[in-house]
Amino acid sequence: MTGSSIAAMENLRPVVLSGPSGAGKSTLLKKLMGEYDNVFGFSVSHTTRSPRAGEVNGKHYHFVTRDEMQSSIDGGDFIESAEYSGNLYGTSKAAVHAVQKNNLICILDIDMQGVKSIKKTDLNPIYISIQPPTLQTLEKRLRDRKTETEESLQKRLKAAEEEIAFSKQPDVFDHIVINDKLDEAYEQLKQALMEEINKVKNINSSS
Ligand SMILES: Nc1ncnc2c1ncn2[C@@H]1O[C@H](COP(=O)(O)OP(=O)(O)OP(=O)(O)O)[C@@H](O)[C@H]1O
Ligand SMILES: Nc1nc2c(ncn2[C@@H]2O[C@H](COP(=O)(O)O)[C@@H](O)[C@H]2O)c(=O)[nH]1
Repeated sequence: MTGSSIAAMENLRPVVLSGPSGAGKSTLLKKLMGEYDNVFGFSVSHTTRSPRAGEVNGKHYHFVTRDEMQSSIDGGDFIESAEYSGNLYGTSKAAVHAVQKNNLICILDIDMQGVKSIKKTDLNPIYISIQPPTLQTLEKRLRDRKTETEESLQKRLKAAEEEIAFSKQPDVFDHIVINDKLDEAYEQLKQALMEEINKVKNINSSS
């Protein structure tokens, strides 16, 4: 590894993906990580919500109790944390470090409160908002996903209205991707990330 390639790695900017629950962040992320092996690493958040079918502890989230999470937050282990739809979510320093130490582009999937908190840090990510074409489409996607009770669905839809309004504020997001047709949204996401993807390709080709 040359000195210049090490320097290049240090310049890899993390990526924040945000937007309403059900907009398609995880779907787009899965596609991205599937196409670009060894380029991106997911920052595994902590949450107090229960795992959904198919979710793996330590891969999709670190599933913890509220007491465990609160004491880690109080102990200064988190870059940001937020209460969302009745549960705690947060990005630990260790989660981001685990990705960055492997010289991968670190991806954070966080809500708007997390975006506001990250803006106060020196992480310097690229901020990308994933938005649904309409609230009606969002509701249909969330209902079809069958992960929510009626109560949590309503909480998520209410939060979605705030997330949509937040994304329209100037200078919050570097890119806004409307996830209507998945393939088109994916192409837009890739374009937004191409500079960082190319940095990793350059690092790999010079090492
Ligand atoms: N472009 C699309 N067209 C149709 N359905 C889609 C599209 N994108 C995602 N979906 C579907 O919508 C649902 C919500 O997507 P996904 O779980 O990726 O959202 P999310 O933003 O990650 O939500 P959350 O924040 O709750 O984790 C999923 O069932 C997914 O298969
Ligand atoms: N502020 C944070 N928000 C997070 C984090 N991890 C996930 N999220 C956001 O929570 C909602 C709901 O997620 P779900 O998996 O229960 O559907 C969604 O908007 C995520 O982006 C986090 O570490 N910090």
